[in-house]
Amino acid sequence: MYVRFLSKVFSGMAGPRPVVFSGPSGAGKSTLLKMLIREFDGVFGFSVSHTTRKPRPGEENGKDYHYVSREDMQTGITKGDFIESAEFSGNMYGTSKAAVQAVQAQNLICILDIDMQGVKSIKRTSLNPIYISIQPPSMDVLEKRLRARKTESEESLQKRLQAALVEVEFSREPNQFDVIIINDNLDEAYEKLKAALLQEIQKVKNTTKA
Ligand SMILES: Nc1nc2c(ncn2[C@@H]2O[C@H](COP(=O)(O)OP(=O)(O)O)[C@@H](O)[C@H]2O)c(=O)[nH]1
Ligand SMILES: Nc1ncnc2c1ncn2[C@@H]1O[C@H](COP(=O)(O)OP(=O)(O)O)[C@@H](O)[C@H]1O
Repeated sequence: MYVRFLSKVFSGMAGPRPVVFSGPSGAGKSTLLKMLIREFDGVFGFSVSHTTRKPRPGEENGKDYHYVSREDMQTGITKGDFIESAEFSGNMYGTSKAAVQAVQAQNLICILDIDMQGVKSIKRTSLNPIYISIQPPSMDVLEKRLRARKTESEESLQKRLQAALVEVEFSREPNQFDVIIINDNLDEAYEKLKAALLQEIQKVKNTTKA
């Protein structure tokens, strides 16, 4: 009885392991994580980052990102509101403590979509996530997808392609990621992603049932 109580307290405190998605801009992280959140409603929750970049058409403040000024972001960082933050392609991005806590308070699997600097920072914390790298089948395909997305200026696109080279290199370093998924065919990539997360998904489902 006491053991059961303790294990409940412990599991309540620890909660399910978060999942980090990383990889080049345009690799398909948002597409895949949105599919997961849609299919497994009540299992996953998205850590809404802060960013100084402008919202794209269709993006919602507070849902895709918290859109803030550089000044407000700096103030938050100085105050210690962020678990990690980074400069990417001329804009600031960061994961606030509140963003992760909001998801974990609901006992959901917290999904973080962060660049490689974020991955390195998170590795120095006690978050203990599963690290998943989403990679494009080639740089050519990546460029085509980014262009087809029509969200970037030529300058921003070039910056992202430059950063992508480094992101690809990073994913090839041994032991940086638990799982590497090449997003060639979307449905196949999604199946691989689900298979990699099946155990964690089951844990959350079991806890919810209890
Ligand atoms: N370190 C860090 N990177 C982030 C965060 N939020 C988003 N990013 C990364 O910033 C990069 C640019 O994101 P975004 O402007 O949404 O462009 P997209 O990836 O091309 O859709 C991506 O690599 C994201 O993973 C964050 O809170 N921290
Ligand atoms: N497997 C795929 N095949 C073709 N297009 C894809 C595939 N995966 C994603 N896309 C498209 O590529 C673009 C980049 O994907 P996105 O999810 O925005 O990437 P990221 O979040 O990693 O920057 C989007 O327009 C998306 O619809």
